[in-house]
Amino acid sequence: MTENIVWHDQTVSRAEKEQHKGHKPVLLWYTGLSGSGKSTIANAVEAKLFELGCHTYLLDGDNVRMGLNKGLTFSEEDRIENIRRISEVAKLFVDAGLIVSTAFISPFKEDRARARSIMHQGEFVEVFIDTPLEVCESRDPKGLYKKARAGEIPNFTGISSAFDVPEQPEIHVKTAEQSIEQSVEQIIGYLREAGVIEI
Ligand SMILES: Nc1ncnc2c1ncn2[C@@H]1O[C@H](COP(=O)(O)OS(=O)(=O)O)[C@@H](OP(=O)(O)O)[C@H]1O
Ligand SMILES: Nc1ncnc2c1ncn2[C@@H]1O[C@H](COP(=O)(O)OP(=O)(O)O)[C@@H](O)[C@H]1O
Repeated sequence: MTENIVWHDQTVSRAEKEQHKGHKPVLLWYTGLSGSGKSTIANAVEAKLFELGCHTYLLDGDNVRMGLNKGLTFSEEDRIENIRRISEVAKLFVDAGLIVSTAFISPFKEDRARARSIMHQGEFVEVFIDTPLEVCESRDPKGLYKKARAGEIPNFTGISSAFDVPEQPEIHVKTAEQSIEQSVEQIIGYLREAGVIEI
């Protein structure tokens, strides 16, 4: 019931927070298959931003599922709830003035669109970590594809559960064709061109 709840405007404005931080707040929304490189690239980009003096926060897949979203499964319904909560938390961190990164498969386009819709214009940057399934499977950093192929993990993304390919991501990273360093440069380059960072 939300009928007796009233939104409060805050005393410290977004513009003041932005000025204080020295960069614009933004959400880098990484999406891609398991093993595509979301976590690796998001961590490397965050490290670079940190080195440049930016204020950052990273919400990463497995860690969030061990805490905030503990108990959620990989059913369609639970993945939707997983992404809904993550979007709302990310929005709070962006409101605090940070450069926020989220590294989740986020396989359904409707959920990514909803996350975009709750952010201010220009603050949602979809980063598609585009790695062919065969490459993810050959990397198999956690041995999960092997288990999924053996029928031990139901609803595994790319094998027995859908992944909606992003149609117009702001940043399209092809990890089978470029190194981690090149991907970091691509993303930092985007943030400079978009005026998020000026350093
Ligand atoms: N069934 C199934 N399908 C896909 N992935 C699975 C599954 N079961 C466990 N895992 C592990 O959980 C990580 C994905 O969690 P996410 O929260 O990012 O998924 S989702 O956005 O809710 O779809 C994913 O981590 P990443 O490899 O970092 O993507 C897997 O390690
Ligand atoms: N060009 C590349 N870009 C990103 N990751 C790569 C690349 N080449 C190899 N890898 C490896 O692929 C794996 C990706 O795993 P991870 O970052 O956990 O993916 P995800 O978070 O999408 O599940 C890591 O072991 C990483 O070192």
